Amino acid sequence: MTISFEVTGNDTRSGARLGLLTTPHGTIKTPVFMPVGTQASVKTMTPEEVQEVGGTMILGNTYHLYLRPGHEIVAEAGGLHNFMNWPGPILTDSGGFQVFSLGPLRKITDQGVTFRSHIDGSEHFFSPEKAMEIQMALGADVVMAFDECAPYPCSYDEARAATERTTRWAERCLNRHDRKDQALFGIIQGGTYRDLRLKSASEITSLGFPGFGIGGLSVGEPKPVMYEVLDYLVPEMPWNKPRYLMGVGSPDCLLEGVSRGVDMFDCVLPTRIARNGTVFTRDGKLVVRNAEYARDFRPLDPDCDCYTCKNYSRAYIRHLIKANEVLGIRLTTLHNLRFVLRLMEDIRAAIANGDFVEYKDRFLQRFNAE
Ligand SMILES: Nc1ccc2nc(N)nc(O)c2c1
Ligand SMILES: [Zn+2]
Repeated sequence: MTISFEVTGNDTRSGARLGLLTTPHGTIKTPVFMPVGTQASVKTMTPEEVQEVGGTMILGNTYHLYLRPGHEIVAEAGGLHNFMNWPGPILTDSGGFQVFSLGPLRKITDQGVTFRSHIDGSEHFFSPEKAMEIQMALGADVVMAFDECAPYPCSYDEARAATERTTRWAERCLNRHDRKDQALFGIIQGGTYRDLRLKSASEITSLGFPGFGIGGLSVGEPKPVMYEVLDYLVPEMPWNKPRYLMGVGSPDCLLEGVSRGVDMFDCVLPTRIARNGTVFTRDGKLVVRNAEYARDFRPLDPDCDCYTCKNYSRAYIRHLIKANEVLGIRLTTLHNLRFVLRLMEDIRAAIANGDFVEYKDRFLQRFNAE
């Protein structure tokens, strides 16, 4: 079996909805935030710790794992689940985006993309077919089509070319992908141009994919621009299939995305900012490495239920980070992951209780207050 998705409830005053995504590695609740494990590891965390803080489904990257250790080695290990000891569902991104955002040198033709490795500068070529072969070898439960993500900002013609190529590549991915226990999601592009977005949605959703990524957002555009695209795009997507907003996001973007009907999210932000000593709290971000916390013996967030907040103070964590003690970034990472995963738990409860709109307003009021 590949995947099945069921909408189990929806808010009457917003586009928010509850769902169940069933995969060969278990059923998870949506809306879901997927911690990013780019190189087959959610940085500094063991799989048990990721599960402990509420992680259910995680993300891996085709581009990175192809370059290192190589998808053949992951396949010989029995696939990504065995290799990294993650028992739950995994989604791999196709490499389309990473090639554009990471590869220092690249050439795009309708055949595919020539790029240089950010590791050793060696030259490589990805076609839609190659991206499928790599993902079939890695063995994730959900794999993404190979797309071309238009940069932001970009001209209408650039966005149109990338969107039309993404549709042609989507068809080639469907023709090549033949691993029956994997679900292949299409990706909708179109930049911030309404007609291109609706054209891409209509083309991609007519190809029979079981779920859809919303690509080309969270690429530097202002948040209101992203929300406006979602306002008119999500209603054009099938009600009964998962909507995955790629690369999003921060707590406010998660709430705004859920309220517009998005079911799946992934973002490096919580784990990335943790590694430079910035943590989420109910009252916004806190840069715990700052001197003002040297004698602050309170937890990072007094409202938080995580292991870090139960056992350590801001002063101690600041000390660890300043002293380059690895435990420091482990504690901030664990807290940030718990913060966003608990936010998703609270969001799902609020949708079920019918007070999502009030919950969202209350959370954002406090989180965005100076
Ligand atoms: N913001 C993002 C993040 C990841 C993406 N992955 C793919 N394949 N395509 C996009 O447009 C993305 C955008
Ligand atoms: Zn905490």
